[in-house]
Amino acid sequence: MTTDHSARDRSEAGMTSAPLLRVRHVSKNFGAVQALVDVDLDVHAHEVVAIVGDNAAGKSTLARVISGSYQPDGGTVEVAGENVLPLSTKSARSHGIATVFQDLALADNLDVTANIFLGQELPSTRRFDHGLLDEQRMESLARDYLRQLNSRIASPRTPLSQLSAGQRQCVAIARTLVGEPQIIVLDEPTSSLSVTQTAEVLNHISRLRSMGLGVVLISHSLADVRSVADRIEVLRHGRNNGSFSATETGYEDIIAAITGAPSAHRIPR
Ligand SMILES: Nc1ncnc2c1ncn2[C@@H]1O[C@H](COP(=O)(O)OP(=O)(O)OP(=O)(O)O)[C@@H](O)[C@H]1O
Repeated sequence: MTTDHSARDRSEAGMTSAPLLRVRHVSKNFGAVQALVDVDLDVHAHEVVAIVGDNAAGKSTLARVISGSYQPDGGTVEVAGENVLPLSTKSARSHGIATVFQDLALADNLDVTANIFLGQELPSTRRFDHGLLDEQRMESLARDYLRQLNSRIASPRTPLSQLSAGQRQCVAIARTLVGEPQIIVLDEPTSSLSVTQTAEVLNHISRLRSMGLGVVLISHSLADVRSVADRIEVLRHGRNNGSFSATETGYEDIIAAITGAPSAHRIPR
């Protein structure tokens, strides 16, 4: 992972590249409910793409299709040009897609390192350590992940129970880094955080971008997405309803797309 141009820089310099994640014509029905209809999404390396929309617009369903929890009824999902469907949550990881869902799935009785490696522990490679874990290596990697994310967590051995909600979000994000992913999907990472905690988590998201990852950010907060995202994709009634530059678009245009009013600043597909 290298520090390179952010998508904001690339866009300003007129540079383009093939998307890391390419979703095309994805549909998903739940009985008579059309949760996603013909949805497209591109995410590049070094890019944060926010998915916004009203309640029931299809944001979480799209996140779940990308993360392998839902099978789409139609369409394609490609990572680095390779078709990855059908996806399971396990195969998504092996294709470099890692997701942080809203429940975080952390264990309060464990410390930060144990949470980061929960279910993906590193076994010891020492000769007579059969069945033991490589605690030193896991702690050292956990420390690295926290540093890369610019975390303010004092130690990788801090018990989870001592962390704020924002720091817990950081642990959940750090956990996605274990498999060296290419794409991170974050479902409402700031939804229940204070202003200070939100700023910390937005900083972690910026760090993911500077590490070269592609980030899909599902959010209800236009302030958050405008401060951290490169592009904003609006879903409305399960369909694409506008693609906006986060730096050049005002609230009114994005709200118009969310609510269905016409707008002058959409990026043509
Ligand atoms: N497992 C499911 N079974 C049946 N219907 C579902 C299921 N998941 C989502 N839906 C429906 O699909 C539509 C899109 O839901 P989704 O949760 O993706 O929207 P959302 O944009 O994430 O909304 P919110 O912001 O309220 O979380 C809704 O009508 C929802 O009721």
